[in-house]
Amino acid sequence: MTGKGKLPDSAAALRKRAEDSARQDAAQASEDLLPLSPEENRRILNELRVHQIELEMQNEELRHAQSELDASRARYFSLYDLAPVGYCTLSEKGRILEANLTAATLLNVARGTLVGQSITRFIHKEDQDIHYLHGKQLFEVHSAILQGQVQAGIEQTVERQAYELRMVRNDGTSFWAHLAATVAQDEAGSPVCRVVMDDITDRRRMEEALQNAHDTLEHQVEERTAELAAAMQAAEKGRLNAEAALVEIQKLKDQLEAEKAYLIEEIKLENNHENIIGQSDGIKFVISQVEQIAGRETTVLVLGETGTGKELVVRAIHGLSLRKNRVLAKVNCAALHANLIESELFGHEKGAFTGSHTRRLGRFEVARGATLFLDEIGELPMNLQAKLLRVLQDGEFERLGGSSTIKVDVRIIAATNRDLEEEVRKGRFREDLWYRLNVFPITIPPLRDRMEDIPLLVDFYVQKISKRMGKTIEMIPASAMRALQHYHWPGNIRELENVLERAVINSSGTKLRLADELKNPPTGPGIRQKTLEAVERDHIVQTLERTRWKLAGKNSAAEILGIDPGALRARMRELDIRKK
Ligand SMILES: Nc1ncnc2c1ncn2[C@@H]1O[C@H](COP(=O)(O)OP(=O)(O)OP(=O)(O)O)[C@@H](O)[C@H]1O
Repeated sequence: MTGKGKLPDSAAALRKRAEDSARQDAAQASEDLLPLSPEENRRILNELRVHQIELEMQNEELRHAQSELDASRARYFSLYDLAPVGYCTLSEKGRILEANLTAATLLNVARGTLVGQSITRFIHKEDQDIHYLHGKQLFEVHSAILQGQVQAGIEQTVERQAYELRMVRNDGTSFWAHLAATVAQDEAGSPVCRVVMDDITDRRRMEEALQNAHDTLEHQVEERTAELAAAMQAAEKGRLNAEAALVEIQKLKDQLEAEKAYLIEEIKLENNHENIIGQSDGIKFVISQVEQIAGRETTVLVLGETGTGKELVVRAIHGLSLRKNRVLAKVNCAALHANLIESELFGHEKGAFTGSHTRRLGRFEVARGATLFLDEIGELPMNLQAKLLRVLQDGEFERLGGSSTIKVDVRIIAATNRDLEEEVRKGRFREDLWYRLNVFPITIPPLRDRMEDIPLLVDFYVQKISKRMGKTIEMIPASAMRALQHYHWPGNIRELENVLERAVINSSGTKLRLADELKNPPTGPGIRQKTLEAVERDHIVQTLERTRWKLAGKNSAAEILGIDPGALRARMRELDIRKK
């Protein structure tokens, strides 16, 4: 024994025993046997030593294996005991043969008292069937397989059943457990059931909470779906209502369109030159002039007393012109204060004068490419006459307060009840402008010079007015017609219209009854003849006094005289009529 280190005590004892035995054997041999040669002795001794060493080594390995086995068993038992799940072994009858510490802890019972008890004691009453059925099936299948395997020469098999049930602890409280059971055979060959037991209460709670949440959600979804369906139904109803409303709107729109077309037609009729009623030579000549000039681009000057139909003629010219689809812009030069006319005609820049907060286009710009009607042109202040002349000559002007020159293409039609030639002579109207405007004059004769037109005009207006008032006038007495034809009509057709309006109001039946006593100014030998201007002046003053100097509006002097309030003011200025 050299170089092998120190042997353990038991090995040393063995060797001693072997040496003693060898010595005895040698002593015996020396007595019994023939003496061996020294060489033979040495060989045998060596062999003995080798055997002895081999035995000692085998011995050592066995001891080592034994201690490893002990350690491994200890490890296994601690793993078995402290495993995170409970283990127990049951007999076929359900008796607990063995259990780890975790199982005992789960069931809240000392491990020692657990062994020998029936597992059913720890299973909730309502769930015992579950356990029984699984266990039964497990053993039956196991035995069936075992038989088959025995026949087939197979030695081992594993049948597994997994199920969940409520278990009851020693203290009566319960918990949800997941059981995984297998059947095996014990050392004696009897079938035993090995059960792995896990507390799944938390998982079950979560599942239950999840299920509840799911149920609540489903309930909510059902409720919302019902609400949505109701809302959709309401929306559908709303849509149908909206569609019905749309149809109604479309119907109204169509009706409005039709009414609009009708009104346009009416307006057209009202302003159509065909509505220039009259068969006198004077009016026929005016109509022929209108037709002759309308299609040209020439400037037109319409002359005539107040109320003779100058505006009617202007509209007829525009309506027959190439510009008929564009606007007919109008400026009444008498209706505005002299300061305002300039801005009205030419527009102004922002800040051009106090109060001009924004830029404003004048009528010349509005009428670009169209027609501009300058009514009462005789009232245009001198300084503006020059500016107007420039537009007529060059088509150019500047906005008030502006420096850039604006070019426009505008057709001018002017009208006045003044004798412009006379105004030029008196120095109140620029001669050059007069020439520019007087390219194509149309003079409308006063009504008193075309009395033959009166019956036609009376018929036309009585029908028109009575229709508007919802009355029916079928008869115009000859006396009334005579009176109308013998009146001198200073307010011309506008005055005639007013007289007829009052007559229609005054008529209760179908017969026209004049409301006014139509009085002509006295004429004849011995009576000093007044000038027309003096007659007009008297008439205006009388009317003003009758209306208490009410110039505009209902029952005003302008209304009675049948002229524009602006024209009345202008005429008052000319005739120097002032309230005393
Ligand atoms: N020939 C006519 N046929 C039918 N109605 C006419 C005729 N002439 C004029 N009228 C009517 O008389 C009224 C006055 O006409 P209009 O305004 O055209 O006259 P005016 O000469 O421009 O008047 P003013 O000089 O006061 O501005 C209008 O209602 C117009 O329709």
